[in-house]
Amino acid sequence: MTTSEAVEVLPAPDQLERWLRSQHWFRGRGPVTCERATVLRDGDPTLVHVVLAGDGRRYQLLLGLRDELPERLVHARIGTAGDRAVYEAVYDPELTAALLDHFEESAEVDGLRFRGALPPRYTDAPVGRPFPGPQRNCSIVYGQRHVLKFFRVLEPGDNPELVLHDALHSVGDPHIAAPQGALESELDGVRTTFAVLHEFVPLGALGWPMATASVRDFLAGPGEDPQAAGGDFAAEARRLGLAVARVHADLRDSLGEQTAGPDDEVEFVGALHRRLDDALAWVPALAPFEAGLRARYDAVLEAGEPIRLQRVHGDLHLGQVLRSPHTWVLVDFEGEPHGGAAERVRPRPAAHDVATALRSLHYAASQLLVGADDVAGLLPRAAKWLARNRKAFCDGYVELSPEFRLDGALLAAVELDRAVLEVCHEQRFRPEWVVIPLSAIAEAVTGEPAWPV
Ligand SMILES: Nc1ncnc2c1ncn2[C@@H]1O[C@H](COP(=O)(O)OP(=O)(O)O)[C@@H](O)[C@H]1O
Ligand SMILES: O=P(O)(O)O[C@H]1O[C@H](CO)[C@@H](O[C@H]2O[C@H](CO)[C@@H](O)[C@H](O)[C@H]2O)[C@H](O)[C@H]1O
Repeated sequence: MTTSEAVEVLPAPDQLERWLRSQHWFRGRGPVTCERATVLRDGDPTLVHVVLAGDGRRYQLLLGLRDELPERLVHARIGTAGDRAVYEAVYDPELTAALLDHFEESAEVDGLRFRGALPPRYTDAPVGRPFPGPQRNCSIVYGQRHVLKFFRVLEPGDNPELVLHDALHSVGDPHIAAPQGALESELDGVRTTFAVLHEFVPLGALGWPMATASVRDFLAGPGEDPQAAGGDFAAEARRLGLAVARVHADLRDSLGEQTAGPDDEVEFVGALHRRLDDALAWVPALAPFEAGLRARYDAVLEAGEPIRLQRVHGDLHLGQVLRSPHTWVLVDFEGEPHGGAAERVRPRPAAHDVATALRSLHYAASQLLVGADDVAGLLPRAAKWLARNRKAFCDGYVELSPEFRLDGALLAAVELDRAVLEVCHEQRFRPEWVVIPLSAIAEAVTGEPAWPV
């Protein structure tokens, strides 16, 4: 598309930049340029796929254009191109329908390939609406049938979300949403995943609200035994452990595993230390725990246990697991979010996902303590909830993977590494929650319950 053609479909530069800077996923600071704009549906409304470049990153947008913007789309307005209104296309069911049509037809438009494996369409076409909850990318939900997720930030190559879903699907893993297609194109001459299409998991409940409702129920009641509380979560935690172990085994079967050599082990532990260096520079509250953390990292090398490496989920927490009526389903396999594209595809110990899931149970147990009046009274019971659910998750995991070392130096170190990353994440986005991962680090290092009372 020539510059003059792009001008006809893009909002004025100042309008576009103002809108971009109001988006939580946009991290660019310098000027933004349009790398390509592809008309996916002509007429009124028009659908345009846009790749923008700025500050060394690529962003993907879906724009709608209309001669007149109806009231119901005013909230999605970005600006104007000529005398047409430009808005976010995901809010317009006429345009989201056009995307699904492209998948059904396995269309290719100017190098954008809609690779679809959709079941035959029912008589009623599902309406595509933006996913309402918090998210990093941009997902469109089609009725109770499909989820189409556009990655906001594009990086050249196959996205792990696609690679891991395809691998797990190929061995019949029951704990994923079945892959139904992908939008691909070339970026820097490399085949790149722009979007993934998955089966919608109907009637799914997210793990985070389930677990935190259980904690709330236990803490609100008079009892001292989480097992006796009505909202006990332990059976679910055990099933989740089983599901994660199955996903790990299926990833080993489909994509292989390897034993880390001595150099890899040194590098692995070195990376833990480097992340701590960065975190210490950013969060001084970590300083009292530095020596203890480093000792636990070095214990991995001293233990001399072989480290097996494989592809893992990478960011497994209770907000990434959906309880369907049948089983737990893991979503969002984009990989370790802290770091670049290379970090996301790096084989890791299975302990990585076990550690992040255990950290998430600690978060669930602790979040009601933040700002609570009666921390001293709540703390021992939150600890009981955590101990029970941690054990249940681990029991489930080792039931399927009995060789996994729950008491090894590796799991302890990886859990602490995740907590260090969490401290940085919270410091930046939710400072009042820093206390959650910090208390876990303090307790691991000092051996004492460490919530500030
Ligand atoms: N296949 C699916 N079926 C039903 N809901 C889903 C599915 N995939 C994702 N979700 C829901 O969408 C939310 C966001 O999905 P996710 O892949 O984590 O997107 P993001 O990367 O934008 O955060 C999830 O927390 C989950 O509630
Ligand atoms: O946005 P993502 O889902 O990729 O994950 C990032 O944000 C998460 C939420 O802030 C963050 O998770 C942390 O908080 C969760 C509770 O909100 C808790 O369950 C997780 O254990 C904890 O790590 C995640 O670390 C970050 O990568």
